[in-house]
Amino acid sequence: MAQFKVLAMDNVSQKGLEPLYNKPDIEVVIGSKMTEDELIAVIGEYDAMIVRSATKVTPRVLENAPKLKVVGRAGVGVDNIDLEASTQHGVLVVNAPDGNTIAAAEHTMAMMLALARNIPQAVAKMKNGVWDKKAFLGVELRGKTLGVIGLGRIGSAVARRAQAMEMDIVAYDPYISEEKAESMGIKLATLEELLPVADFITVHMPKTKETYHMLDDKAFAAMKDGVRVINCARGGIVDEEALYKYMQYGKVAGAALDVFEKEPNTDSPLLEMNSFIATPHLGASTAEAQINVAVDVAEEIVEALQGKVVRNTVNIPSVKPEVMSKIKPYLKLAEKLGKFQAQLVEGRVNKMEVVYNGDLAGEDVKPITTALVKGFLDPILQESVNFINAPLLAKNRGISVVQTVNGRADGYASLITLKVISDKGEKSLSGTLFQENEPRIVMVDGYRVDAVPEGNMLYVPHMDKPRIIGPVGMLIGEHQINIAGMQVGRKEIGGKAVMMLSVDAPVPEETLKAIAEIDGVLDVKFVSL
Ligand SMILES: NC(=O)c1ccc[n+]([C@@H]2O[C@H](COP(=O)([O-])OP(=O)(O)OC[C@H]3O[C@@H](n4cnc5c(N)ncnc54)[C@H](O)[C@@H]3O)[C@@H](O)[C@H]2O)c1
Ligand SMILES: O=C(O)CC[C@@H](O)C(=O)O
Repeated sequence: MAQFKVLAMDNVSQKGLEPLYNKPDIEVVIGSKMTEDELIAVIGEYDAMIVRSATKVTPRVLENAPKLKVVGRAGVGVDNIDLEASTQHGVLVVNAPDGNTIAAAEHTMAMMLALARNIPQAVAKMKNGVWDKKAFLGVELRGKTLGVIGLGRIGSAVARRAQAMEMDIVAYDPYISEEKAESMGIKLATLEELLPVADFITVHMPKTKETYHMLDDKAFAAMKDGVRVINCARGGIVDEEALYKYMQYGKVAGAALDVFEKEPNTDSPLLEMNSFIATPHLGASTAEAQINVAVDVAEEIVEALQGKVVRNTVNIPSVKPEVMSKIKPYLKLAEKLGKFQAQLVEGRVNKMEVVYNGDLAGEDVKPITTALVKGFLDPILQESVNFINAPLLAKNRGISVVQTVNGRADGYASLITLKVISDKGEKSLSGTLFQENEPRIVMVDGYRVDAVPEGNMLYVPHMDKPRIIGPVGMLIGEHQINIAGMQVGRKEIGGKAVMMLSVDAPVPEETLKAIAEIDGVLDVKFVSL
């Protein structure tokens, strides 16, 4: 009998599973579509599972999976896997972020060409027996400007292909260095600069708080008349209602969506518009990409089952158990510190400096630094960043990571300080563990605080004077948002101070603006951890 059993779900490419079939101690079972209860009934037998996006790896599934050691996502997005519950159950989650880059880039090019030459509409007419030569006057790509929003793996692969078609590329990606863009022969711009000059706009970022509805009413209003828009990234980056409105006006000459805010989607009003084309989330659906992602994930599962260091671990780093037991509590703190800083910092970041003080000085702190970098890149790159590639991704973005170890910890058993340096200045954040495993932020920009880095938080630097704390609380209360905790730190009476609030729900944009207008408030940042 094989030592390990692997359940492969969601029609994952069987050809790609060869690395598993080649191992005598591994048995692979191909599963068919199951409800959560059906999966719960069988998952107890398995050591590993492979999924695409259909199977949901929920906390209930994980609770009923005592043998499960690793879940592999054949693809990038891990939104169908509960990462927190996986970590709690000690289950490693791995993905395959590179295997479908070319497929998604080529699909984007196919969408752009189909839009430019009305190919789907012409095919539909011919199939209805109509030879209509007049209705489909297209446009050429040569000499047109392509606006690429998100210049990561897929965005840059699209840019390279569009350059070959003699398009001019203008890109918006606040997390890519000028040098990196220049090396690709691409001019970086702000979103405000890109929108009015682009003839075609294509988006290639993850769906985050920042990118959700990035192409909204205001953005469409700023675009060039006759623009054509493509989304082969994630549904929701393009506001579908606003797109519909601007297509009706005729300002948007055509749009192509591979992804929708709600999927599956066959009843969008957009589908009734002649200049709208769509595919059902096919970006990664090529034979090659499906084999690539299955091979990558199958190899990672073999590595994980053999107890080796795994390439693309999404939730916990793959390190030796004896090291892990010492540093594990700090990994959560480090990720939170990184994530917090990512939402505070402004401008193009060029350096992350991590300083370790106290007991940690004697440990192998490299995985903790990686966790900080991963946390920092997470709000920007989401599924693409993992414990293995985080340092390389930072380097590729022109961010240098420096780690220093120092004996003294100024009253704390151990202290981690993350300084982030950007072209707009420096931000510093320190954290520690209370009771050995409770993360706390204890210093922000040199001000002492004591805040639990969790959930929804507000960071409000202000002048130390009356009538600030009350009005901030009132404005939040007016939106029926409960304040769970508040901390104020100052260095001297009447000088600069900082306020950290934990709130029970996200604070709306208009409340943040109203807080920023209170006399004496210097800035306000909403942080989601
Ligand atoms: N349609 C499909 O089937 C399919 C297939 C693969 C990937 N995808 C999706 O495509 C997208 C891009 O994937 P990738 O592999 O290139 O990811 P990536 O992580 O390599 O690149 C994402 C880029 O977006 C940038 N970015 C983040 N926030 C931004 C913001 N606010 N404004 C502008 N840029 C921002 C990042 O700096 C990064 O360069 C992801 O959403 C991924 O899930 C879709
Ligand atoms: O597996 C798929 O088809 C989804 C592909 C893509 O959206 C991903 O996240 O990798």
